[in-house]
Amino acid sequence: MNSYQVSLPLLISFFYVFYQIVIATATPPANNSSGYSVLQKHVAYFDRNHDGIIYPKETFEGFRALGFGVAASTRAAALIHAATSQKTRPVYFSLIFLIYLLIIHDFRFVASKFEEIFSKHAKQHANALTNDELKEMLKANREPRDFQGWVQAELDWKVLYDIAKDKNGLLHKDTAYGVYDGSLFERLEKEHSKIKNIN
Ligand code: HEM
Ligand SMILES: [Ca+2]
Repeated sequence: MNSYQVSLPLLISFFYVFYQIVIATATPPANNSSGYSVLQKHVAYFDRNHDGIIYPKETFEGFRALGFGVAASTRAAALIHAATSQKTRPVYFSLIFLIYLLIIHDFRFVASKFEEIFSKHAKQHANALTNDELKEMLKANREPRDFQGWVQAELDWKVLYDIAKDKNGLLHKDTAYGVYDGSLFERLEKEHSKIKNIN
């Protein structure tokens, strides 16, 4: 055995541990009072151990805490990590399937676009969407040829509608806003029973 074979994995391990420490101790940029941007808060709910990295297991646990069943939580964790991980990995050699809160900072929540969703598409009720109006909104906002974007947005908004609609089937603007800053998740976790047994 030559020494090169022994030392390369060792070197990689050291490098990786060093890198994890850098990521874990990096301070999130101060965008608002608590230091996280709006979309970071959306994702931070799922960072159960507050180390700045979302592991698939944590997403699974977050969904379970919201009341989703084991099958739905597994599916959601697999899908979300497969779709989001690549966009949030800070450097090429980061582990796949992890989501890094630090990078989510670069994802913009555009308040005017959010307002527009309701001002344009909430026709029957002020500041609240029916299921049909939601579908219209998603159709109207499709970017040509961005198929992954379509699927992603439809999934996100459908799940949001399912967990956040009121008893008349309306998705209210202020409730929907809560998904972006994570406050909706915290409220639902407390209520817990609302979406129990979705599988
Ligand atoms: C019940 C759970 C969840 C719901 C209802 C939800 C809902 C949403 C909605 C409605 C959007 C805006 C989509 C759009 O208008 O294009 C969004 C964006 C986003 N979500 Fe979630 N989400 C959930 C869980 C998660 C989890 C677990 C993660 C990651 C760990 C995540 C990461 C993101 C990211 C990074 C964006 C921004 C995407 C972009 O701008 O490309 N979400 N989510
Ligand atoms: Ca974590």
